[in-house]
Amino acid sequence: MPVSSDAETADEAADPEAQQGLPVNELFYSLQGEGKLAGMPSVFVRTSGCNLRCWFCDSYHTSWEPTHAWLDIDAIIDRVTGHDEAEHVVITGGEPLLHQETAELLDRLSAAGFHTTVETNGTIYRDTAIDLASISPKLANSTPTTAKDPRGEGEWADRHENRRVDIDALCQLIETYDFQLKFVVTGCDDMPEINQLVERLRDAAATTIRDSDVLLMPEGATRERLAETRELTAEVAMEHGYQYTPRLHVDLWNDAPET
Ligand SMILES: C[S@@+](CC[C@H](N)C(=O)[O-])C[C@H]1O[C@@H](n2cnc3c(N)ncnc32)[C@H](O)[C@@H]1O
Ligand SMILES: Nc1nc2[nH]cc(C(=O)O)c2c(=O)[nH]1
Ligand code: SF4
Ligand SMILES: [Mg+2]
Repeated sequence: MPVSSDAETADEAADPEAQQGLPVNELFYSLQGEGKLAGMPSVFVRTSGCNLRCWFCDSYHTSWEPTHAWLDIDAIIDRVTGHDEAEHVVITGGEPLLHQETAELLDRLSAAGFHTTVETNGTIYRDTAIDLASISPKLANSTPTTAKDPRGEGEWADRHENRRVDIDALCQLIETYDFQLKFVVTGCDDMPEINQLVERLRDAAATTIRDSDVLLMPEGATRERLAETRELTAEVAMEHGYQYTPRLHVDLWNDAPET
Protein backbone atom coordinates (compact mmCIF):
# COMPACT_ATOMS: atom_id res chain seq x y z
CA MET A 1 0.00 0.00 0.00
CA PRO A 2 2.06 2.99 -1.17
CA VAL A 3 1.32 6.29 0.57
CA SER A 4 2.44 9.84 -0.11
CA SER A 5 6.19 10.32 0.25
CA ASP A 6 5.61 13.50 2.24
CA ALA A 7 3.73 11.60 4.93
CA GLU A 8 5.50 11.50 8.28
CA THR A 9 3.13 9.28 10.16
CA ALA A 10 1.91 6.54 7.90
CA ASP A 11 -1.64 7.46 9.01
CA GLU A 12 -1.48 10.76 7.18
CA ALA A 13 -2.03 9.44 3.73
CA ALA A 14 -3.83 6.19 4.37
CA ASP A 15 -7.49 5.31 4.21
CA PRO A 16 -9.02 6.54 7.51
CA GLU A 17 -11.36 3.54 7.59
CA ALA A 18 -8.41 1.15 7.64
CA GLN A 19 -6.46 2.81 10.47
CA GLN A 20 -6.46 0.51 13.44
CA GLY A 21 -3.46 -0.60 15.43
CA LEU A 22 -0.11 0.06 13.79
CA PRO A 23 1.21 0.38 10.23
CA VAL A 24 3.57 -2.60 10.01
CA ASN A 25 6.06 -2.84 7.16
CA GLU A 26 7.48 -6.24 8.19
CA LEU A 27 7.50 -8.65 11.14
CA PHE A 28 10.17 -11.35 11.25
CA TYR A 29 12.44 -13.51 13.40
CA SER A 30 16.20 -12.96 13.17
CA LEU A 31 19.32 -12.28 15.25
CA GLN A 32 19.69 -8.80 16.70
CA GLY A 33 22.37 -7.50 14.33
CA GLU A 34 23.41 -4.33 16.15
CA GLY A 35 24.43 -3.03 19.54
CA LYS A 36 24.91 -4.44 23.03
CA LEU A 37 22.56 -7.37 22.32
CA ALA A 38 24.04 -8.32 18.92
CA GLY A 39 23.56 -12.02 18.27
CA MET A 40 20.40 -12.34 20.38
CA PRO A 41 17.50 -14.26 18.75
CA SER A 42 14.73 -11.67 18.47
CA VAL A 43 11.42 -10.98 16.81
CA PHE A 44 11.40 -7.68 14.91
CA VAL A 45 8.33 -5.51 14.38
CA ARG A 46 9.03 -2.75 11.85
CA THR A 47 6.51 0.08 11.89
CA SER A 48 6.11 2.41 8.92
CA GLY A 49 6.41 6.21 8.90
CA CYS A 50 9.27 8.48 9.97
CA ASN A 51 9.74 12.12 10.96
CA LEU A 52 13.26 12.17 9.45
CA ARG A 53 14.67 11.29 6.02
CA CYS A 54 18.24 10.02 6.31
CA TRP A 55 19.68 9.73 2.78
CA PHE A 56 21.20 6.36 3.74
CA CYS A 57 18.07 4.89 5.36
CA ASP A 58 18.25 1.11 4.98
CA SER A 59 14.47 0.91 5.52
CA TYR A 60 13.43 3.01 2.54
CA HIS A 61 9.91 1.60 2.56
CA THR A 62 9.23 3.01 6.01
CA SER A 63 10.55 6.51 5.39
CA TRP A 64 11.00 7.71 1.82
CA GLU A 65 8.29 5.51 0.37
CA PRO A 66 6.31 4.04 3.27
CA THR A 67 4.39 0.81 2.72
CA HIS A 68 2.59 -1.25 5.31
CA ALA A 69 -0.38 -3.31 6.33
CA TRP A 70 -2.40 -2.14 9.33
CA LEU A 71 -2.28 -4.72 12.11
CA ASP A 72 -4.16 -4.42 15.36
CA ILE A 73 -2.21 -4.92 18.57
CA ASP A 74 -3.74 -8.35 19.23
CA ALA A 75 -2.66 -9.56 15.79
CA ILE A 76 0.91 -8.26 16.30
CA ILE A 77 1.12 -9.97 19.69
CA ASP A 78 -0.17 -13.24 18.22
CA ARG A 79 2.49 -13.15 15.53
CA VAL A 80 5.28 -12.26 17.96
CA THR A 81 4.34 -14.93 20.49
CA GLY A 82 4.12 -17.45 17.63
CA HIS A 83 7.95 -17.36 17.61
CA ASP A 84 8.33 -19.31 20.83
CA GLU A 85 12.14 -19.53 20.45
CA ALA A 86 12.46 -15.80 21.14
CA GLU A 87 12.53 -14.04 24.51
CA HIS A 88 13.50 -10.71 22.95
CA VAL A 89 11.44 -8.40 20.80
CA VAL A 90 12.73 -5.39 18.88
CA ILE A 91 10.35 -2.62 17.84
CA THR A 92 11.85 -0.58 15.02
CA GLY A 93 10.80 1.39 11.97
CA GLY A 94 10.62 3.92 10.52
CA GLU A 95 10.35 5.79 13.78
CA PRO A 96 8.33 3.53 16.11
CA LEU A 97 7.80 6.18 18.79
CA LEU A 98 5.83 8.35 16.35
CA HIS A 99 2.86 6.13 17.05
CA GLN A 100 0.91 6.24 20.33
CA GLU A 101 -0.06 2.57 19.79
CA THR A 102 3.62 1.56 20.05
CA ALA A 103 3.43 2.33 23.78
CA GLU A 104 0.50 -0.06 24.25
CA LEU A 105 2.25 -2.74 22.20
CA LEU A 106 5.38 -2.45 24.37
CA ASP A 107 3.39 -2.57 27.62
CA ARG A 108 1.62 -5.72 26.50
CA LEU A 109 4.75 -7.46 25.17
CA SER A 110 6.55 -6.69 28.42
CA ALA A 111 3.61 -8.04 30.46
CA ALA A 112 3.81 -11.22 28.32
CA GLY A 113 7.43 -11.65 29.50
CA PHE A 114 9.44 -10.34 26.53
CA HIS A 115 12.59 -8.26 26.86
CA THR A 116 11.86 -5.17 24.77
CA THR A 117 14.30 -3.12 22.69
CA VAL A 118 13.18 0.01 20.86
CA GLU A 119 15.24 1.28 17.95
CA THR A 120 14.66 5.03 17.82
CA ASN A 121 16.18 8.17 16.35
CA GLY A 122 15.82 9.85 19.77
CA THR A 123 13.55 12.74 18.74
CA ILE A 124 10.43 11.48 20.56
CA TYR A 125 9.91 10.37 24.17
CA ARG A 126 7.13 8.05 25.32
CA ASP A 127 6.46 6.57 28.75
CA THR A 128 6.21 2.81 28.19
CA ALA A 129 7.87 -0.56 28.89
CA ILE A 130 11.31 -0.32 27.29
CA ASP A 131 14.12 -2.56 28.58
CA LEU A 132 16.71 -1.14 26.17
CA ALA A 133 16.34 2.19 24.40
CA SER A 134 18.60 1.78 21.40
CA ILE A 135 18.99 5.41 20.41
CA SER A 136 20.61 6.40 17.13
CA PRO A 137 20.83 10.21 17.09
CA LYS A 138 21.31 11.47 13.60
CA LEU A 139 24.45 13.41 12.65
CA ALA A 140 24.94 15.97 9.89
CA ASN A 141 26.19 13.07 7.75
CA SER A 142 22.57 11.83 7.46
CA THR A 143 21.03 14.97 5.92
CA PRO A 144 19.49 14.43 2.46
CA THR A 145 21.16 17.28 0.62
CA THR A 146 20.37 17.77 -3.06
CA ALA A 147 23.40 15.69 -3.97
CA LYS A 148 22.45 12.80 -1.67
CA ASP A 149 18.63 12.77 -1.85
CA PRO A 150 17.58 9.26 -2.98
CA ARG A 151 14.33 10.41 -4.61
CA GLY A 152 14.10 14.18 -4.95
CA GLU A 153 16.19 17.33 -4.95
CA GLY A 154 16.78 17.98 -1.30
CA GLU A 155 13.19 18.95 -0.38
CA TRP A 156 13.57 17.25 3.02
CA ALA A 157 16.99 18.67 3.91
CA ASP A 158 15.84 21.63 6.06
CA ARG A 159 13.10 19.72 7.88
CA HIS A 160 15.50 16.84 8.58
CA GLU A 161 18.25 19.19 9.74
CA ASN A 162 15.92 21.09 12.10
CA ARG A 163 14.53 17.94 13.68
CA ARG A 164 17.38 15.47 13.86
CA VAL A 165 18.63 16.34 17.38
CA ASP A 166 16.23 17.05 20.25
CA ILE A 167 18.23 17.34 23.47
CA ASP A 168 15.15 17.25 25.73
CA ALA A 169 13.83 14.04 24.17
CA LEU A 170 17.30 12.45 24.31
CA CYS A 171 17.67 13.37 28.00
CA GLN A 172 14.24 11.97 28.88
CA LEU A 173 15.02 8.70 27.09
CA ILE A 174 18.41 8.18 28.73
CA GLU A 175 17.20 9.26 32.18
CA THR A 176 14.28 6.83 32.05
CA TYR A 177 15.58 3.71 30.31
CA ASP A 178 18.66 1.54 30.02
CA PHE A 179 20.14 2.83 26.80
CA GLN A 180 22.81 2.77 24.15
CA LEU A 181 23.75 5.68 21.90
CA LYS A 182 24.46 4.17 18.49
CA PHE A 183 26.01 6.53 15.97
CA VAL A 184 26.22 5.78 12.25
CA VAL A 185 29.77 6.55 11.08
CA THR A 186 30.69 7.44 7.50
CA GLY A 187 34.23 8.72 8.14
CA CYS A 188 36.71 10.11 10.71
CA ASP A 189 35.22 13.57 10.15
CA ASP A 190 32.12 12.47 12.10
CA MET A 191 34.05 12.17 15.38
CA PRO A 192 34.09 15.82 16.55
CA GLU A 193 30.30 15.99 16.16
CA ILE A 194 29.83 12.69 18.06
CA ASN A 195 32.12 13.83 20.89
CA GLN A 196 30.34 17.20 21.13
CA LEU A 197 26.89 15.62 21.28
CA VAL A 198 28.01 13.12 23.95
CA GLU A 199 29.49 15.97 26.03
CA ARG A 200 26.33 18.06 25.57
CA LEU A 201 24.24 15.16 26.85
CA ARG A 202 26.61 14.52 29.76
CA ASP A 203 26.08 18.17 30.79
CA ALA A 204 22.32 18.15 30.29
CA ALA A 205 21.19 14.73 31.55
CA ALA A 206 20.85 13.61 35.15
CA THR A 207 22.40 10.24 34.36
CA THR A 208 25.86 8.85 33.72
CA ILE A 209 26.83 8.20 30.11
CA ARG A 210 29.74 5.77 30.07
CA ASP A 211 32.01 5.55 27.05
CA SER A 212 30.76 1.96 26.80
CA ASP A 213 27.21 3.30 26.28
CA VAL A 214 28.46 4.99 23.10
CA LEU A 215 28.52 2.67 20.11
CA LEU A 216 29.95 3.37 16.69
CA MET A 217 28.32 1.54 13.78
CA PRO A 218 29.66 1.64 10.23
CA GLU A 219 27.31 3.10 7.61
CA GLY A 220 26.30 0.55 5.04
CA ALA A 221 23.16 -1.28 3.98
CA THR A 222 25.18 -3.76 1.88
CA ARG A 223 28.31 -5.89 2.39
CA GLU A 224 30.01 -3.89 -0.36
CA ARG A 225 29.43 -0.57 1.39
CA LEU A 226 30.37 -1.97 4.84
CA ALA A 227 33.67 -3.12 3.37
CA GLU A 228 34.43 0.59 2.86
CA THR A 229 33.37 1.83 6.32
CA ARG A 230 33.89 -0.84 8.98
CA GLU A 231 37.67 -0.70 9.37
CA LEU A 232 37.80 3.06 9.80
CA THR A 233 34.87 2.85 12.24
CA ALA A 234 36.70 0.19 14.29
CA GLU A 235 39.84 2.34 14.34
CA VAL A 236 38.06 5.49 15.59
CA ALA A 237 36.18 3.42 18.20
CA MET A 238 39.51 2.16 19.61
CA GLU A 239 41.03 5.64 19.47
CA HIS A 240 38.17 7.21 21.46
CA GLY A 241 37.39 4.28 23.81
CA TYR A 242 33.87 3.81 22.42
CA GLN A 243 32.36 0.42 21.56
CA TYR A 244 32.29 -0.78 17.94
CA THR A 245 29.12 -2.50 16.82
CA PRO A 246 28.98 -4.68 13.74
CA ARG A 247 25.94 -5.04 11.50
CA LEU A 248 25.75 -8.81 11.80
CA HIS A 249 22.61 -9.13 9.69
CA VAL A 250 24.33 -7.38 6.77
CA ASP A 251 27.38 -9.65 7.13
CA LEU A 252 25.10 -12.70 7.20
CA TRP A 253 22.32 -11.84 4.76
CA ASN A 254 23.40 -8.66 2.97
CA ASP A 255 20.34 -6.46 2.28
CA ALA A 256 17.68 -9.20 2.10
CA PRO A 257 14.26 -8.18 3.47
CA GLU A 258 13.02 -9.70 6.75
CA THR A 259 16.55 -10.20 8.14
C1 LIG B 1 16.04 2.00 10.06
S1 LIG B 1 16.42 2.66 11.65
C2 LIG B 1 14.83 2.62 12.47
C3 LIG B 1 14.86 3.20 13.85
C4 LIG B 1 15.02 4.70 13.97
N1 LIG B 1 14.31 5.41 12.96
C5 LIG B 1 16.49 5.06 13.94
O1 LIG B 1 16.96 5.64 12.95
O2 LIG B 1 17.16 4.77 14.94
C6 LIG B 1 17.27 1.30 12.50
C7 LIG B 1 18.77 1.46 12.67
O3 LIG B 1 19.40 1.39 11.41
C8 LIG B 1 20.39 2.38 11.34
N2 LIG B 1 20.65 2.61 9.93
C9 LIG B 1 19.79 2.98 8.97
N3 LIG B 1 20.39 3.03 7.77
C10 LIG B 1 21.67 2.68 7.97
C11 LIG B 1 22.80 2.54 7.13
N4 LIG B 1 22.74 2.79 5.80
N5 LIG B 1 23.97 2.15 7.68
C12 LIG B 1 24.07 1.91 9.02
N6 LIG B 1 23.03 2.01 9.86
C13 LIG B 1 21.86 2.40 9.35
C14 LIG B 1 19.79 3.53 12.12
O4 LIG B 1 20.75 4.48 12.52
C15 LIG B 1 19.19 2.79 13.30
O5 LIG B 1 20.18 2.54 14.28
N1 LIG C 1 18.89 -8.45 12.25
C1 LIG C 1 18.59 -7.15 12.37
N2 LIG C 1 19.01 -6.49 13.47
C2 LIG C 1 18.63 -5.19 13.59
N3 LIG C 1 18.87 -4.36 14.62
C3 LIG C 1 18.26 -3.17 14.39
C4 LIG C 1 17.60 -3.25 13.18
C5 LIG C 1 16.73 -2.18 12.68
O1 LIG C 1 16.47 -2.10 11.49
O2 LIG C 1 16.30 -1.39 13.53
C6 LIG C 1 17.84 -4.53 12.65
C7 LIG C 1 17.46 -5.24 11.47
O3 LIG C 1 16.85 -4.73 10.52
N4 LIG C 1 17.85 -6.55 11.40
S1 SF4 D 1 15.47 8.08 11.31
FE1 SF4 D 1 15.68 5.85 11.04
S2 SF4 D 1 13.91 5.20 9.80
FE2 SF4 D 1 13.98 7.45 9.75
S3 SF4 D 1 15.03 7.87 7.84
FE3 SF4 D 1 16.62 7.83 9.46
S4 SF4 D 1 17.37 5.69 9.55
FE4 SF4 D 1 15.45 5.70 8.35
MG1 LIG E 1 17.80 -2.55 9.91
